[in-house]
Amino acid sequence: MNQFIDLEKYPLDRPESAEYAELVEKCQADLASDGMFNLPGFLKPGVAQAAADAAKPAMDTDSFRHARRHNVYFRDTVPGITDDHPAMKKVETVNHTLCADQLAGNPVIDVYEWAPFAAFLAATKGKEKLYQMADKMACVNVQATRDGEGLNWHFDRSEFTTTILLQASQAGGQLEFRKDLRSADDQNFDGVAAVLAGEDPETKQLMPEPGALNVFRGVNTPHRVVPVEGPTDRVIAIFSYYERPGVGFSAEEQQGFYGRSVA
Ligand SMILES: O=C(O)CCC(=O)C(=O)O
Ligand SMILES: [Fe+2]
Repeated sequence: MNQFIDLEKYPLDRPESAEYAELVEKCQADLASDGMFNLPGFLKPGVAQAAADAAKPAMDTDSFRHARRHNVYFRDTVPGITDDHPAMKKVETVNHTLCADQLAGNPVIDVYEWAPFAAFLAATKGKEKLYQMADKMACVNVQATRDGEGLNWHFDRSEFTTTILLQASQAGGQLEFRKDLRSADDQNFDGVAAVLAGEDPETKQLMPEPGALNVFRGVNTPHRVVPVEGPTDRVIAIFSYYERPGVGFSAEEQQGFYGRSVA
């Protein structure tokens, strides 16, 4: 794994070491204070671009172009709010997805399947263990976002999103977010409306670097990818693990997310 992950800087292969304990502690502290942690240079120099290049032919010909209008909740009705409330405003998302079964031989698959990576993520997220998905499509996705496209405002349905940027766009492509806008007992619909209107001064942006590992707690933090500008695609790998083994999407879910199914 040393050829892909910088194990000198991030000793995932030495879970008993003091350096590992320090790293996990730092990630946990960043998650608590910022709602995310970011490890620049997680992949060795050149690996992220090599992974983006390896994915490019299939991306150009076989990726699923997902274009849809949705609100931050991905739901048509939400209890406690009328359908015409400004928090229910629909926005447009466009991107292009390759699934794990289209990424054979890509380093992102090696990283996903390397058990110490899942163990490290579990430790940082305060989980006992995280399991790979039993889903040949969903476990790892590589998403390309092109000139004028973006993943629009949403709350994540899972607690954490784990990504590594493989290729940055020339402009745009920042992760924009408003930390802890809602909580379990306060939906803060007016706050959601303010973020959508671009009127929340606490909204921040992170420009991820290629090769950086990013773990983001997006369940109460609305976020989007700022529309990409220019001829270079933004390309990102997204890794999915679950707290129980054997999780997979149904054929209908695969069809909805990817336009085809192997379940
Ligand atoms: O592409 C990104 O940086 C964020 C991805 C994201 O928000 C998601 O997959 O839910
Ligand atoms: Fe998200």
